[in-house]
Amino acid sequence: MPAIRTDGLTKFYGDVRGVEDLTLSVEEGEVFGFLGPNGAGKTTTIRTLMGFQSPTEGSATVLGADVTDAAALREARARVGYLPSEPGFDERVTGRRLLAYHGALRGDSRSEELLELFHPPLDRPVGDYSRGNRQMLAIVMAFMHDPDLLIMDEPTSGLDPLKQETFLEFIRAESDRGTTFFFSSHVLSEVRKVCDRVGIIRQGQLAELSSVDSLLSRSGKRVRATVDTLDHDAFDLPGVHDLTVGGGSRRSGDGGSTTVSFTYTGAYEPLLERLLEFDLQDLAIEEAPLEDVFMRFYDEGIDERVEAVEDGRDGEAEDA
Ligand SMILES: Nc1ncnc2c1ncn2[C@@H]1O[C@H](COP(=O)(O)OP(=O)(O)OP(=O)(O)O)[C@@H](O)[C@H]1O
Repeated sequence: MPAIRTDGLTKFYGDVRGVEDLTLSVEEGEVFGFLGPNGAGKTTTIRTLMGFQSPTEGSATVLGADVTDAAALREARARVGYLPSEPGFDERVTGRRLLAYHGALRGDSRSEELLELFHPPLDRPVGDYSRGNRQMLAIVMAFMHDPDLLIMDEPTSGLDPLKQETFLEFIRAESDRGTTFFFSSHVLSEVRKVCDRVGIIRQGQLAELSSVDSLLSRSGKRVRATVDTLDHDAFDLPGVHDLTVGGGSRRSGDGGSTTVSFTYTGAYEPLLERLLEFDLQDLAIEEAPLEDVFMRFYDEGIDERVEAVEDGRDGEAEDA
């Protein structure tokens, strides 16, 4: 049984599309990253999975419980940890009291251990907390009952880089224990570090569902070569993208050497054959950054909206 399953999940707010026809499943033990531009529908999906709002159409289950079945979902949620995008607390209460209250309601087998990793100032009212301290408190609350599944909305937002790293290491360790994660993110480096699979959502609809490894292999290689001379079209090969020559212009260098950089998604042989036609002074071929792949998805969304406006279909363009 998948930890999360959605089937045609759709949520409209009146006429505004939150998410539409989302079908995916997250297997037990998987770390699943849910990505997409602002307004794409990530929070809508997460809030629907948590049962805070009902789907307009379609269905979803969390640990086997139908999200519209309040009793079943309540039971399942005992094994779910939830980290909202903006944790809301009673601002006058101290962190320590909030943890005690939360622990009494949901169980507390891990807060001591968690507070060694994430240490908000427990004896101050939460209203005085910094953004990062609020987030750390919310992390402790999400994990303290040792849930089997974590549903998290941009979990590292507000954390400083060291704490972000601590959190990612913690996710990896939890994942090794078999915990399942479903979380939204804009931080591609963290997705790359911890996720097994990603879903990319754009304008409410699933644009991509694949393993991080497969996304990376499709993202191709970054190639950077320094050669003696260069014809204008020397690297107009199939599979060459984002070509820059000699620091951005397509003109060759003036008698010295020229550096050419591009992303390459084609077969190796034609590229190597072409490179060997030159007096190669330097060559670096490395994995393209995951950012490049995501930017393509994000940019396509922008293109579609621009086309919609140009076609006079701007009424259909979503608030993204
Ligand atoms: N309560 C609401 N009432 C009306 N429209 C809403 C509501 N919540 C979200 N929306 C709309 O639904 C769409 C999806 O929003 P959502 O918050 O799910 O996006 P998101 O992917 O989480 O964005 P972000 O990355 O900015 O957090 C947007 O067009 C948004 O304006």
